[in-house]
Amino acid sequence: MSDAKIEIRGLSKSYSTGHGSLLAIDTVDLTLAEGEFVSIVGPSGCGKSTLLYVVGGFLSADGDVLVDGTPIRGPGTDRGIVFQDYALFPWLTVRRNILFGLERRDVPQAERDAVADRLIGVIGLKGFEHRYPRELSGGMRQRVAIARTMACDPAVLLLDEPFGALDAQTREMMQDELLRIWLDTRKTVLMITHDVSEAVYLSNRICIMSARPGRIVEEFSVDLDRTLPREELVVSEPFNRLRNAVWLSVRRQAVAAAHADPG
Ligand SMILES: Nc1ncnc2c1ncn2[C@@H]1O[C@H](COP(=O)(O)OP(=O)(O)OP(=O)(O)O)[C@@H](O)[C@H]1O
Repeated sequence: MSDAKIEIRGLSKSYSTGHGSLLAIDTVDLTLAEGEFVSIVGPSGCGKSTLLYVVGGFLSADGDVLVDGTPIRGPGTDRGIVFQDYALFPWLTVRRNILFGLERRDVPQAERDAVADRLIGVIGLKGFEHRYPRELSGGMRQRVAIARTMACDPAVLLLDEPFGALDAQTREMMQDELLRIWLDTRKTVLMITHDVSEAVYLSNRICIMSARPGRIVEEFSVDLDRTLPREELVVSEPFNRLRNAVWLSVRRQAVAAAHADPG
């Protein structure tokens, strides 16, 4: 039996636009093993978000996406997604935002309270649980968005540039938090990022997407010593060697994108 958690087979997606059909991704094949953390890096507009939304079940496409060997048919509680722009419910408090998914399921109140208390602690927002999103900073909102996804305990996390809008310090704290959660739970993660260091720091594997139409053109395995503290790891020779190799690969695609026909 295969230990593939997610299998993406021959996935292509076209959008119809005012100028005809636009091929966003072209026959993408990608398999994520159970517990793997895979990042996708590529030039702007190459189809990364499109790929993630198809895997999330929010967009239909040609080809197959299988989770545990079964084709997906729309969004599901097995896949939790974190969007770039938080997408919190403005009329709900931090606590109610985090519990949103559980309230719609038949989860006993005591269990829900325990989940909320634990996650509010994990994201460092004790004392803020009854605040509304508008009363929080961007970093705090994104922590709530991640906690809301984690509350439902999905087997697969789909992350669309989850830290893209954060300041550098909060971003590092959130990366460390995500790494800790992943090391604890070994969820299968598919993350999109523009930040090469972030991809190297967090992933097992990095896939480079070509300029649109997006295809996976290169892959890098990441085999770094996760026991090292961040400050040692990020200045280590293996980290920097890999970061440079990934950066060069992305740059090649970005240059190709800059010269591509915009249609
Ligand atoms: N709903 C849509 N209708 C038409 N075209 C779309 C739609 N959504 C995306 N596109 C186009 O599809 C291509 C891929 O978009 P997508 O957002 O997936 O790229 P991306 O790699 O995530 O970009 P970025 O890194 O800038 O966020 C782009 O050319 C975009 O303009």
